[in-house]
Amino acid sequence: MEYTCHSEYHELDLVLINSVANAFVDEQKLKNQWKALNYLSKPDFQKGEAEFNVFEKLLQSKGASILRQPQDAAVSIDAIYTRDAAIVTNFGVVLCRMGKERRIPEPKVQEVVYKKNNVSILGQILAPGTLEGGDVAWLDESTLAVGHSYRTNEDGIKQLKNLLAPFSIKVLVVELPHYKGPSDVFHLMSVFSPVDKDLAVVYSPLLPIHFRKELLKRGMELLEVPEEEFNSMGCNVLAIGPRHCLMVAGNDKTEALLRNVGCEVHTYVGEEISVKGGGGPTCLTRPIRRRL
Ligand SMILES: NC(=O)NCCC[C@H](N)C(=O)O
Repeated sequence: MEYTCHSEYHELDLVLINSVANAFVDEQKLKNQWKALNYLSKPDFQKGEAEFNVFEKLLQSKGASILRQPQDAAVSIDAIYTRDAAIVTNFGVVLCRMGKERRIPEPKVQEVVYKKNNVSILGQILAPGTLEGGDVAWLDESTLAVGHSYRTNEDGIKQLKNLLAPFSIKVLVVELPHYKGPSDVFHLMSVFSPVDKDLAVVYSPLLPIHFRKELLKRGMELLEVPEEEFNSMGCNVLAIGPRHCLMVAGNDKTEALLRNVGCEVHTYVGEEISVKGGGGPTCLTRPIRRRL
């Protein structure tokens, strides 16, 4: 069996998650933090746990192994969104430096998990650089798209390029728009979710023209998320295999678009763990390895 880290859609083999129990910890932590972290409203701990259990079972349905982030007092409830603290490559993990200040302790917690599980580390983004995993997506084995956003700055991108330079990886910078400004969460993967070699879910009103053209040039079919499903995370779709998708329930039009092109779609209720904190299934997971 061959594996790759350079894919967003091959069969998921190993993934890092952080449970509600470990990230939200209890009602009190949620009460103390949700407003300052810009959540839409306070997630309910118990409902969140139930949602996460369903989500985790779906993740495992293709046989993926799970690594778990331990509880750590230094991190906030945002640590449930494991994708953002690291980037994976075939040459090792790049630990991020978070653009959202309250998330800065997260990569250190993940580093311990990677070391304990023999996942090698390629490097780390250092200040003044910032880079978050939600801004980074593989387009093919040798092309990594990186959103330049309020979370990912020029220095962070430069450091990532330097780390990848010895391996002939092309880093394609995608200039993201201001949208709702620095306090909002807006990553590349807020508007782009690849679900197969030649298929992606996109929200074109916020997709930079040159990037949209690049996707089309590559022969990608683009499924357009309708405006009314953007805030409910319709554009954030996780592939656990080619055309095998996990998404937040309630995005019926996007779900129908996916089914129409032959995707198998599983949904989870994600009010507490996704919608309120602005993090869909790609944000709740840090895929580490996929099966070719
Ligand atoms: N990759 C993602 O889009 N992650 C979502 C992170 C949501 C979290 N509340 C944050 O503001 O960072």
